[in-house]
Amino acid sequence: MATYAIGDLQGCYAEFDALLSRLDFSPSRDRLWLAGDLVNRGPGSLACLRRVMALEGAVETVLGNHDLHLLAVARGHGKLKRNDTLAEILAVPDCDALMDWLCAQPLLVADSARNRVMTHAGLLPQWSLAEARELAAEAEAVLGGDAVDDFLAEMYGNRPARWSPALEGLDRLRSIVNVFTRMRFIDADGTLDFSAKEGLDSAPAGFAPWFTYPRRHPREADLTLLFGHWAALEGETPGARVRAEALDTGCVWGGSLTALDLDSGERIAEPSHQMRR
Ligand SMILES: Nc1ncnc2c1ncn2[C@@H]1O[C@H](COP(=O)(O)OP(=O)(O)OP(=O)(O)OP(=O)(O)OC[C@H]2O[C@@H](n3cnc4c(N)ncnc43)[C@H](O)[C@@H]2O)[C@@H](O)[C@H]1O
Repeated sequence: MATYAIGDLQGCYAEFDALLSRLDFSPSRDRLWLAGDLVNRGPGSLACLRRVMALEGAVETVLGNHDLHLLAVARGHGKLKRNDTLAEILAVPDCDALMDWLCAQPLLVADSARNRVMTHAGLLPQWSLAEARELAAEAEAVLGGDAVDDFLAEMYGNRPARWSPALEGLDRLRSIVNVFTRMRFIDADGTLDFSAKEGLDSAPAGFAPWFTYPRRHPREADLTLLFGHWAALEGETPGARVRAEALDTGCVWGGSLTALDLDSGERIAEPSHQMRR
């Protein structure tokens, strides 16, 4: 049995299919962790969603910002943007069932025995793993419950940019979800920047990648943090002061789709079938 972690599919179905073939992936034998953003920007979002759903039992995925954007649009709380490739999903007769499945996906997946955790964007250095699990569960309960529309209607936004345990209501939920799905550069107090999304040289003054700050919880120093979201890192985590594995190698931008073998540490990459953008 092998367990692989793969970064953002973003509708790159042909590459996903080719990568699973190269891995000789068997759902009855192997396991898959997906770092979220199954959909958007690539040409095969619907196929990605259906394939992942069909692998249920062998796959664990977390929600990414593009998955949440799809949910919000599908439920009438957001609008498609110029480069979105989500229309095919919105048009299928079972769209509601697909969205119900998406709503039930977690923001955080952990393997306590092997001391590893996966979220789409990362883990705030100020949060202990126990706290992160509680906060993820708090937001997941809303996404999977009767108040999902109240949240999705107010989901978009960059404020509050800094998490505080004193936050309440929709601001609290937005802050939790923004950390789990949109974080890249933060300052020493854990304030998120939402303006820079390219390489490390795009860091605003006073901000650095979240994984370059030591964790406030020294007993969790051995924790491995798996994340996607940040294509410009090209799978690297320069200056990391935590054990971090960047999984998004920018397939949708013309890079590659990468599977990390969680036992051997080997990376297997399927080059993008699209031109580099
Ligand atoms: N609460 C909320 N508030 C607001 N919006 C919310 C939200 N929740 C969900 N959303 C949604 O989130 C989206 C915005 O997310 P953002 O994270 O703000 O922006 P993005 O450009 O869509 O980033 P993406 O997720 O595609 O990241 P990637 O690293 O691949 O790409 C980033 C950049 O890296 C570049 N890049 C890729 N590979 C590179 C490389 N090798 N070198 C340099 N740059 C590279 C690309 O060209 C690209 O410009 C919107 O759809 C929005 O609706």
